[in-house]
Formats: sequence, C-alpha cells, structure tokens
Amino acid sequence: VDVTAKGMDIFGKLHSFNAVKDASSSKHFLYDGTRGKGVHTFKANRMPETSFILLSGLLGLTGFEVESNKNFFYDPAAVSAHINASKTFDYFKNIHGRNSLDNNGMKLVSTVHIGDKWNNAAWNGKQMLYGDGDGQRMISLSGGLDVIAHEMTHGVIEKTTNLIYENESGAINESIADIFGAFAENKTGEGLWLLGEDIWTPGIQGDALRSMSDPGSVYIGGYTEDGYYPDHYDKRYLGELDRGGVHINSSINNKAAQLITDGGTHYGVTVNGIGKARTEKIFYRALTLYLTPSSGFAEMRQAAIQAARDLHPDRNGAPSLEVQAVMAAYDAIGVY
Ligand SMILES: O=C(NO)[C@]12CC[C@H](CC1)C2
Ligand SMILES: [Zn+2]
Repeated sequence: VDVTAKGMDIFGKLHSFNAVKDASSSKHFLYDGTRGKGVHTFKANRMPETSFILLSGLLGLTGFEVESNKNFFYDPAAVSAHINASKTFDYFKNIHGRNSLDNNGMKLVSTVHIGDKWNNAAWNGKQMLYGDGDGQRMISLSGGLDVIAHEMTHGVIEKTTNLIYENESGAINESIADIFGAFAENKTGEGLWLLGEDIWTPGIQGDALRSMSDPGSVYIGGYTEDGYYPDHYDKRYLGELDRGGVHINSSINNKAAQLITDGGTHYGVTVNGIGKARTEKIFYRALTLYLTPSSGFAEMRQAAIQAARDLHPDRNGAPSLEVQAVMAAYDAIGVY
C-alpha cells in the first residue's frame, strides 16, 4: 500500500515522501511506486564496497530493506538518498521529458552505508551506491543532490551515448555528469557551479570537490602542471592516472557549460550567456542525438553547436545568439 512516510535527511531536515506499508507486517519500506517503475532505497550495513559493487553489479544484490518504526524512518542517509533520487527523477522527467535513466521508467535503486567510512559514491551499471564518508573529508554522499544527480546521469549516459569512460570521451562523460548534477540541484548563486559542496569537508565552509565556474580554484595535487584543475584545453592532463584524467579534464568542458549559461570573459574571449533553461536543453540534445561513444572535446563542440542550431536556427544566414554563445565558449576553453 502506498503511504506517506516521514524522516529526517542527513542535515536534520524533515521530509514527507512516498513509501509502502507491508500489509501483513505493517512495516514500512523506502519504496516509492509513484515514479516510473519505482524508487527503492536500501542499506548495506557497511559491507565492503569492493564486494558490494561486484555482487550488486553481477547478481543485482541490493542490500537490506530500510525499515521504519511506524511510518517514521530513522536512517538519515537512506532518507537523503530516497529524496534526492526522487528529485533527480523529477528533473529528467519535467525538464527533459525523460522517464527515468532508460526513458522507460527504470526502477531507481540506491544503497547507502556501503563500506566503512567510504569517501565515494558510484553507479555500477545497475544502481547508485553511497558511502558514509569519513566525517572529515566527506559525510554521507547521499546528502549531496548534485552528487546523486551526477551518479544518475552516468546511468543516463550509459543508456544513451555510453561515452567510453577513459581519456577525452571519459572526461566528456564526467563533465556531462557534473553539468546535469549542477542543473538538477539548481542552486542559485555560487553553489550552482560547485560539486559536492554539501557533503565535502563539514569543517570548512565554501569549498567543494570541484568548481565548474572556476576549476583552477580547486587544488588537485600532482596531476597537472600547476596542481589545479584545468580550465583550458592546453592545460589538460595527458597522463594515464584517473583513467586518463576523466575527473580532471572534465573541468575544461564544465567551464564551457558555465560560460554558455552565465557568459563571461575567459582567456580574453567573451561569451554572452544564454541562461540555464536553454543550456541544459542544448547539452541534453547533444548527449542524446549527436555524441558517440568515442566523442572527445572537438566532437563535444560540434555536437553542442549542432544541438544549439537545431533548437535556435540561424536567422538570415547568421548564427543565433545561442549558437554564438556555444561557439565562443568552446573558443574560450581552446577547443576548436
Ligand atoms: O565524480 C565522481 N564519480 O565519478 C564522484 C567523485 C565524488 C562524487 C561522488 C563520485 C562525484
Ligand atoms: Zn562521475
């Protein structure tokens, strides 16, 4: 039976959400049958992430039902994952008309409390997995809506272009995950362009895992020449660490997306921004119609221009403002 349940998220905020009540045991579970084929959230009781990722990927293991006491749920990490998965489902449905990750209502399965103080989250091809963080570097990653939407976008990418997860195509994969992570979270102000800011270093305010508007403001250590995330194609990481820099070079395309949205001058190139509503449609169309599994930065530029031209045709032979913004943004990050 679909019921409305309540619970606190990891920030102590109270939420009401859909759950189901087992008729016989009258226990409630974190299953929301109102979105696609369902949003179902489990817990792993700190099973090591390596075995969980393997078993869930291979055998579809999902972990244990999260039970409530009457209809109040006392597992904040699970409540956060459940709420944020639902919000991301609604983002793809309402903004892009996409019915879950596969556009066929695919059930959204998440499992929290994976590993012991695991500072990470992952999409394993079947479901979302969340660590609790170590409490210093990160707290439960299910509390970060941008992180959850980032992971779910990996699922969307897999069901559409399936960009190869290494080198340039992997960086575009990561960047698209960041882009829709940011747009689904839809914060106003600086938080919009920060990734993981809600779950990153609880002791320090204002920092984040990555910045899309100012990649070079986040230190990444010895990967790049200056030790900071790159904000230009000429500064890309060319080594083989991080599967050829997928989480490093993604920042270059992230900067292009931020310039297309907000506008700005970058390395002397000025972009006139077109806003979030048009930018997110351009990237969604580029992802679902024009990118291919091996697409790198040059192909990303062409796909975004073509998508922008479809949505905002040339007028009297001149490119629309939206197409001009895309071209200028990719010029600004050195991708021609
Ligand atoms: O970029 C990622 N995965 O590909 C991250 C790294 C930290 C957040 C959770 C997982 C995002
Ligand atoms: Zn990712």
